[in-house]
Amino acid sequence: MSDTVDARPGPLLEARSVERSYGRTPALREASLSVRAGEILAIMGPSGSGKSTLLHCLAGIFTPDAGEIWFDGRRLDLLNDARRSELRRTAFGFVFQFGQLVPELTVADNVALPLLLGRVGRRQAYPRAGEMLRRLRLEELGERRTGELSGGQAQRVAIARALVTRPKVIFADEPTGALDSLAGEEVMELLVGLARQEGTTVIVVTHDARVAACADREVVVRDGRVTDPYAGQVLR
Ligand SMILES: Nc1ncnc2c1ncn2[C@@H]1O[C@H](COP(=O)(O)OP(=O)(O)OP(=O)(O)O)[C@@H](O)[C@H]1O
Repeated sequence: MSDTVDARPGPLLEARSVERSYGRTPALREASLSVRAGEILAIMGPSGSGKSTLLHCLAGIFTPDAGEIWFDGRRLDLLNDARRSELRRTAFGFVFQFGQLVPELTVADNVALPLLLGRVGRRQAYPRAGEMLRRLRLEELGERRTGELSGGQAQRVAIARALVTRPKVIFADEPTGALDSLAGEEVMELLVGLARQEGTTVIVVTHDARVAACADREVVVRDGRVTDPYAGQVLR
């Protein structure tokens, strides 16, 4: 295979030799990873191996102690807090294990919220939220408060909220971890199906081999190190 020309697009997001510790506990050691535009990548590995820390570094939530994070040709780790927050709001979407919706607000409000925070007017934000809810088969639930939803419904709302701004990358940390297997499968099918339609890159941390099977590729984190054959190998 070494003499074949690699015609796939270059990396959209990369970690290069990233180190990160919590006090004296090292969580990442020279972790390198390369994700292409439109790729759906599963990050697997034992509990405590550094998966969530890696995801947080890639998303610009944590800054690495050493190493580099590159996003779309720019050093993400060198941006100041305000620029990183703006990038997270405009280019990234997040889905966590427990939806992290605002329970007092309705489903429609929760999905419109990222648009409203991005200064999209209500008259545009709510129809866009409604369209996303329709695509996630949630249109009947728009007026419900999110505190009244089942776990699977709440995760579908979290996906709608993550996708409504049309981000380049979705970061998902154990998105099915709190669901039974049927609800988990439905959530992953919807997330992956919509991401493929939109060309969205997805990075999903999971313990679940069935979730990883929905991805294009998986990498394993062990003891803060990543096995990624593509890391650092793609020429710009
Ligand atoms: N806030 C923190 N303070 C101190 N140590 C932490 C903190 N968060 C994580 N760690 C440690 O860093 C290491 C990596 O943790 P991380 O949460 O990234 O692993 P993980 O692979 O996502 O684990 P899990 O699958 O159990 O969620 C572990 O040794 C963990 O104990």
